[in-house]
Amino acid sequence: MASAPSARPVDAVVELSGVSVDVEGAPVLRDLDLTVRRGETLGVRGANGSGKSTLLSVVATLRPVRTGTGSVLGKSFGDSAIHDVRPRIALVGHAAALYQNLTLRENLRFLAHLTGRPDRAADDALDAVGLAGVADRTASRCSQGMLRRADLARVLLSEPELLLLDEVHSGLDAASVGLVAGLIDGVRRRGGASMVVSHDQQRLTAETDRVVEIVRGAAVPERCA
Ligand SMILES: Nc1ncnc2c1ncn2[C@@H]1O[C@H](COP(=O)(O)OP(=O)(O)OP(=O)(O)O)[C@@H](O)[C@H]1O
Repeated sequence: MASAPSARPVDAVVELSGVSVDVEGAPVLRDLDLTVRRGETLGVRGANGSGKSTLLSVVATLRPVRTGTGSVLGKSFGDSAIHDVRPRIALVGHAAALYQNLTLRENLRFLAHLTGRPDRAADDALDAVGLAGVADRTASRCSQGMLRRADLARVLLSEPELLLLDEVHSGLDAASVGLVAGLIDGVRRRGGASMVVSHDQQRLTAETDRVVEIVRGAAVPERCA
């Protein structure tokens, strides 16, 4: 007897079904369905306040859902071990996730130690994003662009299976934009997936396979590959 087809795509990195999320008691995401598969780069756009960052924080397992079901990297939201997937996810948000009173090198080496990598890997990541010359500068004394690059070095170092980029293009020079494209490509080649939130339609068109727009809390398909 032929086995019944699986209801869940086996290659789904992110799968959300009927997900509703409140922020501070107010509904933001409503009955949202979304699937992101291995090797895929999904663009996410939408008006200010529509819920794009909220969506990324849900996918990063940082915010609970009120109703609906979902899984990230094979772990369901209802599973008590859902947080185990966090080391496999990199979220690059509006502000760099760095300790302000440590140097860039100390920041990256700290992350390297946490993830069982040698100091050399941290130094190499800083080198790859063009920060070798300022590696010993305290984060609080770095420009916004340098901090953003250091955040990208953090992604290079951690080699995530799921990369979540929240408006990372703003304020980046051309070389840094190239770095972002390289990171997305690296994740794709490793069989992972990326979600890219941006207001820059050109960048979304250039760097993603398809785009959804967040409208009234739901994900509306906009462009397919
Ligand atoms: N800490 C908070 N307290 C209360 N409301 C919040 C908080 N963070 C976000 N919100 C609200 O949640 C909604 C969604 O915000 P979110 O940051 O996800 O939107 P966004 O689409 O990423 O916006 P933008 O394009 O402006 O970055 C907004 O109405 C916002 O006011």
